[in-house]
Amino acid sequence: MTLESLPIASLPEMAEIWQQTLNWQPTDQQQKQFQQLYELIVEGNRQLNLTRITEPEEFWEKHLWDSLRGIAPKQQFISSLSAGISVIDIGTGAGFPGLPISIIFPNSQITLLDSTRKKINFIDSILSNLSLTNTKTLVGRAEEIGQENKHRQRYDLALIRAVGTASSCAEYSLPLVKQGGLAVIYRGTWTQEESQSLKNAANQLGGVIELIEEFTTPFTNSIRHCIYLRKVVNTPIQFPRAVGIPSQKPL
Ligand SMILES: C[S@@+](CC[C@H](N)C(=O)[O-])C[C@H]1O[C@@H](n2cnc3c(N)ncnc32)[C@H](O)[C@@H]1O
Repeated sequence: MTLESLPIASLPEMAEIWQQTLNWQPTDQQQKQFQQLYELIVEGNRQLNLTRITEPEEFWEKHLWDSLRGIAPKQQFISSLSAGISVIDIGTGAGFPGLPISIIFPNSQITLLDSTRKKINFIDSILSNLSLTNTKTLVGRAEEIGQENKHRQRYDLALIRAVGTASSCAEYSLPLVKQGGLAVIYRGTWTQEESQSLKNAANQLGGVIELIEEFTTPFTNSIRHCIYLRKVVNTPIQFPRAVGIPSQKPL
């Protein structure tokens, strides 16, 4: 059996972990889509250097589980995602956390944004292979997209994983979120100092830290954090700043 034909998503122990950790189980159709997504990513990785996570268990834990775990503590968001809201995944790379969310929430409108055209071209092929009609892609820099009328303050939920410091992630994400909406920053480790600088950054961007959640991953017991920023007032027009400034001079 080749690696990519391993039915990782449908093993019985995976179903148990979904149930225990997220109180939820994928349908057969969603499991099939997870499996297909895995195969397509392993295949795509042969030509494009998309992700270093290609071993089946690692893929399941770090891409599938981790992507969905980020939205789990927000019950009200799960309900609204099920009913249908607008979501943007900023710096989606090979499609995480956005793609697993597209699969689980067909009623929500998902936008996958990345500055690298080759990654977005690859995601476009995944979307057509998986028939994910609720999802579209966008090539661009978050600093520029956040200043476009079409996108600024238009999303109920913004997700951002592994795109920079917490303060730059706040500057990329909060301008895109509607008042009352939420930005979720996915992180590995987290420190008190980061909380302080993120609090200052969020405050300038019209957001507040609503929750910082620490959890461990189910296979490797790695520590993860998700930071939930609520957008409370409109973001001042000077944010996001010009391309490169949020990362070079974090708020
Ligand atoms: C380390 S990868 C993370 C990919 C994915 N979110 C994940 O966690 O697997 C960072 C991605 O963010 C994109 N990126 C970095 N800065 C960006 C920006 N300012 N605007 C849009 N995309 C950006 C890069 O092209 C890259 O694909």
